Amino acid sequence: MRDFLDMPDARTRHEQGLALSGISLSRNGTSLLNDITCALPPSGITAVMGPNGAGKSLLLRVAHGLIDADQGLVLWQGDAVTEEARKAQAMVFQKPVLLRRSVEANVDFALKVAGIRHPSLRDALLNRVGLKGRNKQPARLLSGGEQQRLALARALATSPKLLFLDEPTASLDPTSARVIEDILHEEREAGTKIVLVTHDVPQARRLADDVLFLTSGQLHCHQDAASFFQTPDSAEAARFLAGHILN
Ligand SMILES: Nc1ncnc2c1ncn2[C@@H]1O[C@H](COP(=O)(O)OP(=O)(O)OP(=O)(O)O)[C@@H](O)[C@H]1O
Repeated sequence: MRDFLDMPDARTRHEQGLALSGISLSRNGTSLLNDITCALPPSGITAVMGPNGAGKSLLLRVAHGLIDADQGLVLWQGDAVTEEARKAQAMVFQKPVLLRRSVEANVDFALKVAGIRHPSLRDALLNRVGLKGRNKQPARLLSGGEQQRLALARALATSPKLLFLDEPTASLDPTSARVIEDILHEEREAGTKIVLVTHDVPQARRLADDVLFLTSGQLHCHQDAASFFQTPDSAEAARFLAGHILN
């Protein structure tokens, strides 16, 4: 799995997406990520799949710079990810991280951090995630699905070039999940690179352009989505797609 090292030199940095090289992470003597190397396409949606405990969330956190790997490199457009580069990234967590303030204050805060003061932009974002007219409501009183949509609005407030999402629809009803999927489609079309952890095979089929498949901290395959769902390169992935429990 050395596709990162096979990148043609002729590629410009801008054409390079997110690359992980030899990422390893251990805790208390247990290997949680084991020598993961891959080059994600610069555009489109990469789905990260695998059973519980495979290391999907950890990999996302390492890729976004929230956790330092023990070994390995994370590169974005050919360079190590600096604080400046990270400002062009955003992450939506499985459990929404929100301020204990109003709905609009949550988006305003994200816009302010991005140096944008634009109430009409905030309202457009709330409208886009289906929270129009909920501006003054305390964010903590939103339902789980509404909170997740607000978290997405906050992430989009910075117009990220690279958007990480960790199971953003895991506990949502089909309508809320659909709102989020539609936005991810739109963002993809607008050129945002998206890396999405999902357990949901039908969702990955609907959204993914390519798939990373992990078990036990090991990357088993990285394939374009069409071939992954038809003929996965790894026996573990085939078993996962067939609904078998993986140890
Ligand atoms: N800080 C930590 N210290 C020790 N072990 C950890 C730590 N964080 C995660 N782990 C372990 O690493 C493994 C991978 O965790 P991770 O959350 O990345 O899995 P996942 O693939 O996202 O799983 P799920 O699908 O259940 O969300 C798990 O066994 C978890 O218990």
